[in-house]
Amino acid sequence: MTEHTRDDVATTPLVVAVDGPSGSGKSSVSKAVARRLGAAYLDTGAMYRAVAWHCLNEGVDLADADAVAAAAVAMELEQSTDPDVEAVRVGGTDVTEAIRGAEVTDTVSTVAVVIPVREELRRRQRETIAAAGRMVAEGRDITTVVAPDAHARVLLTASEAVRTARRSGQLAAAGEPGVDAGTLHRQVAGRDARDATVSTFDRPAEGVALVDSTELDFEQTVAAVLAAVEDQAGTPAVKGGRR
Ligand SMILES: Nc1ncnc2c1ncn2[C@@H]1O[C@H](COP(=O)(O)OP(=O)(O)OP(=O)(O)O)[C@@H](O)[C@H]1O
Ligand SMILES: Nc1ccn([C@H]2C[C@H](O)[C@@H](COP(=O)(O)O)O2)c(=O)n1
Repeated sequence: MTEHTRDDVATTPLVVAVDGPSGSGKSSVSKAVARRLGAAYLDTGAMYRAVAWHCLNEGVDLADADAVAAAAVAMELEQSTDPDVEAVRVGGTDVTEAIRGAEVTDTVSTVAVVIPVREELRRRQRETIAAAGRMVAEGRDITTVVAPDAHARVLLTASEAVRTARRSGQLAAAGEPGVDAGTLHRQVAGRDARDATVSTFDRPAEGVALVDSTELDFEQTVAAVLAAVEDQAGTPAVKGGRR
């Protein structure tokens, strides 16, 4: 792959859209790709998680779709788009860690399937992408709905068994072991099944490159996504990238 210095390309607009199921590596791989491309990074899953946290914090009835939608519209959200800084604030409260907790993870799909919530977050996502100029945005509907005209679009997948094993390793590394493999598998598959009722991320839409990381390690996966970006957008990887 051709390598250029960051200054060669830092001002060239570039939108990279990445979708995939839970545990496919979207966030970790997209952050690494953003660094290499000198681009900003948008974690759209964190936005849905922020809505779920906000509803739980405000005591919104999650069964009341109108109330959930109103909470999403009213939510004051600040989110880092630096791939090296994970920071999410709702109404001034730092929720960076709280949105990764079990309570939010268990309820996020309930808010993510409310169509007006999706419309509100998609509006914000498009604004953020347009303002950034160079950005890697990842989620479930970025390649298909949020940014179907992105310069490069990638669907990142891995087998369900590998995704479950990676999630298990991630929990253990975070000091949160204890969920048995069967339960974890049911959680991952269950969330994907609910999320799939409103987005298509089990197969690539036309023009979307498929990267299956089942047999790839992390660096190989990053390289495969960068190759797909170069192939579609003609954009070279940035030597050294942003740190
Ligand atoms: N190709 C790979 N090889 C090995 N491990 C990987 C690979 N890709 C990602 N991982 C690891 O798998 C775990 C899950 O990745 P990540 O959190 O990026 O997935 P995700 O798709 O964003 O998940 P979710 O949508 O549930 O938030 C992380 O620990 C990450 O480092
Ligand atoms: N564009 C998106 C992004 C995320 N979601 C849903 C799917 C998940 O249940 C939840 C959290 O996402 P994660 O942090 O696990 O990537 O948000 C969605 O529907 N559309």
